[in-house]
This record gives sequence, structure tokens and C-alpha cells, in this order.
Amino acid sequence: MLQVKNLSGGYSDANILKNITFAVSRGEMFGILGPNGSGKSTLLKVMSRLLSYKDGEITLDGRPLQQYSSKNLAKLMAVLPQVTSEMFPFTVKETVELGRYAHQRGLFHTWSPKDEAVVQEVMALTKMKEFQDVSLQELSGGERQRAFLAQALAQEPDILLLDEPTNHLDLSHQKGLLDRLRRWTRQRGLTVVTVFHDLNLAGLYCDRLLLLNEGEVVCIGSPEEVLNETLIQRIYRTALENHPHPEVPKPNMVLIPESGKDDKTILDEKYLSRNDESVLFDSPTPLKTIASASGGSGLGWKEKFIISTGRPSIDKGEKTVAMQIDDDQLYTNYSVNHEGGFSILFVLTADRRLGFFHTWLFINGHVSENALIEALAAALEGKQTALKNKVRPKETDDGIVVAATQKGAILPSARPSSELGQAIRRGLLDCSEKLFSSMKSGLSN
Ligand SMILES: Nc1ncnc2c1ncn2[C@@H]1O[C@H](COP(=O)(O)OP(=O)(O)OP(=O)(O)O)[C@@H](O)[C@H]1O
Repeated sequence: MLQVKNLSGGYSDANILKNITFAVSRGEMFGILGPNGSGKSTLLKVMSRLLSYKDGEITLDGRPLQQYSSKNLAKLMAVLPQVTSEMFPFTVKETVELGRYAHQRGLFHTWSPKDEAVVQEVMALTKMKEFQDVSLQELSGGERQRAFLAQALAQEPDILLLDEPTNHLDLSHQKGLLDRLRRWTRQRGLTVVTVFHDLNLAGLYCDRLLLLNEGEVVCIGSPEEVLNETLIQRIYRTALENHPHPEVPKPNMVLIPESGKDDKTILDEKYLSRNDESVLFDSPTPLKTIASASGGSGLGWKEKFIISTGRPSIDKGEKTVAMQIDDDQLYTNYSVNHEGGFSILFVLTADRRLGFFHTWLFINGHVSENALIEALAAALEGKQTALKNKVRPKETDDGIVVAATQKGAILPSARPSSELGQAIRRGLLDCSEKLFSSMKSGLSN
């Protein structure tokens, strides 16, 4: 529908945009990303003919953009510019009505019942009806943004160009607007080209993304292709990680603050307290944790890890992982294993019949999401090996924790061949051996 070919130019002589080529299909939601000053708004202005260009070509439905009269172009294309805090002397309804200009007929631009109906509809859609007689000057930034969006929608365009449409909008209005735009692309064939600053919103809602840098196209593709951790780090020159969205298969870039990684806390036995009936590890810092337990299972940031005989009478808050041992006595053993650059605190706890064999691993290091899962697999495997020759009840209910400080050495993998994977298997075997001998002596006492 919209084709941009070898486009170069910008403001007067400045070559802001450099040889840009891409095409947008009908019904597509297409996002433009890039750091500040990379040329996103300039590109949108050129595409909406607010700005001329030096070289290249833009065609709409196969026809060069310059060949459209302003009125015909306005029937096909509407633009929501970056809304500034400038004051406008119109009411909301007057502002929205301006969007109908291209559709009005005759010398006197007669206002038709259809014009009125469309204006009412778009004001309702953008939840601006109640503000229709209010002056733009008296609106908040988000309300003003919605008034201009209503104006653009009143044009009933085939293609909508938006410059940071969610700027000024609160979360519910961001979601409302983007859900609606996407629905219209699907149901009405509306084409949306929109500039985004928020990479995650762009990834969630757009079919394809274009990443600009210094006026050049760096990458065009699906959100998964463009929101690539290494690429985004390089272009935005900042530390971030991709932690895919928990509910939908979309990338999710998170910023990594500088301060978090400087903390020198090392997890060791001083945070561990034990008696005959309970074991508590009270971490001085939240730990990235994967756990299978009677309380606090799953993936999350945890601080307290508890095992108790009988029902644990503890506050199973969101930050706690709780396990149980159905016996009046528990046996526990720990060891701290230092490896090159990282260390692991192992804590193993069992009852005398080995009906429960709870395994805790606290890693002083920064593990990737993959490594956390692999570490869990390594711990399970190490545990199976350690228990190979042991007689156990038929029904067992073992809990397991792998938790990491996310500080210090970067540990990208815990596969069997990796340093972390081997350290886990080895450490677990050693610690289990010591636990079993302490149990023997405990039983014989
Ligand atoms: N009116 C103007 N006259 C001359 N140069 C301009 C003008 N507006 C912007 N520029 C320059 O053009 C370049 C691209 O600006 P543009 O506004 O397109 O960037 P952007 O990617 O939209 O940035 P942002 O994320 O900050 O909104 C910048 O170097 C900017 O300084």
C-alpha cells in the first residue's frame, strides 16, 4: 500500500534520512523505532508530506505521493503529530470537526449528518465526548492527545501515521488505544504506521518494526528479529536484557540499572539457621529463584527459604519459599563450594526415612534464564545420582530451589559441559555424602 524507496533528505540541506527503503501492506501495524534524533519524526513528516525530500520516491497505492491533491490525500491518510504543550484556542469538538474537512462537499463545505455522526463516533471511541465543549487549553496532556487522535480518526483514513501516540497516555488509555488500533487493522484493513519510544509496546502490538539509527535503516522485521538484545544494546548504547513476555510470545526488553550489580554480598552459611525442627535461609538480598515447594513455587525473586517439620507456621509471603518435612526430626547439611569466579552454597535437608530430600542451591553469580533452568536440571540429576543406592518410600515429596544473587560472575549456562553444570553435580554429590553420614550417626545416637 505504502512504498518508500531510496528516500533521502530532511530539513533544508541537512541529509537527516539516508537511503531509506521499506513497504507497508494494507492492514499492517508497522512500528518505527530508534534512539533520540535518529530521524523517526522526520520520516513520518516526509511520509505525510509535511516535509519534502531530496531523493527517492514515496508511493501510495502505486501512485507517487506528490500526485495526490491535499484533499484526496487527507481522505486516505491522517496524521497524529507529536503533541506538544502548545495552546490551541479550539474546543475539543471544533478540533475533531477539522478532521472532516476533506470529506465536506460543495463550495461552502456543508456539514452533513454523516460528518456529525463520524465526529460523535470518534469522540466516543476516544472517550472525549464529555470534553467536547472544553477548550484544548484546559485539557491535560493525555486528553489533548486523545482529542487529536479523534481528529485523525474523523478523517476516516485508510492509513494512519502516528508519532508516539501513547505519549501522555496512562496505562489504561495506552492499552485501550493500541488494542483498538490493532483491531481496526484486522477488522477494517486500516494501515497504521507509528513511531514508538517504548520498545515493548512496539513489540507487543506491531506486526513489523523498522529500527532507525542516524537516519539509516538498521533492521526491518518481526518484533523478535528487531528486538534482539545485542542489536538493541548496540543501537541504544545501554544495558538491557530480553526477558520474553510472561503471557504472550513477544520480546520484552528490561533495563538493567547500574547500581544493582555493584553489591558485594556473598551468600554463605552465616545466613543459614537450623535446629531440630526447622531450617531457615534468610537472604540479605532478593534472589532470582526457581523453586518447586509446598509454598512459593515457580519463578520469582525470593528472600526467605524455610523447611519445617509438620506444617510450616510461617508467613508464606510472596518472598518466601516454604517446604515441609513430615517427621519430628530433620537432618541437614550444607557446604560452600568455591569455583573460579563464583561460589555455590548447597543446603540439603531430609527426614530419617528419606521421604523428603529437599535440595537448595544458592549461587553467587549472575545466571541467565537458560542457565537457571539448566541449573535446576543439573541439580535434579545430581540428586538422583546421590540417591541412587538409597531405599526410599514409594511416595516422596522433594522440594528444590535454585536461587542466584544475579551479581558478580556472568554464568550463561549450566549445561553438563559448563563450569556451573559440573560444579552443581559435583557439589551435590559431596554434600549428599556428608548428609548421609551425619544421618547414620544421628540415627545411631
Ligand atoms: N525543524 C528542524 N530543523 C532542522 N533540524 C531538525 C528539525 N527537527 C529535527 N531536526 C533534526 O533532525 C534530526 C532527526 O530528528 P527527529 O525529530 O526526526 O528525530 P526522532 O528520531 O524523532 O527523535 P526523538 O526520539 O527525540 O523524537 C535530529 O538531529 C534533529 O536535531
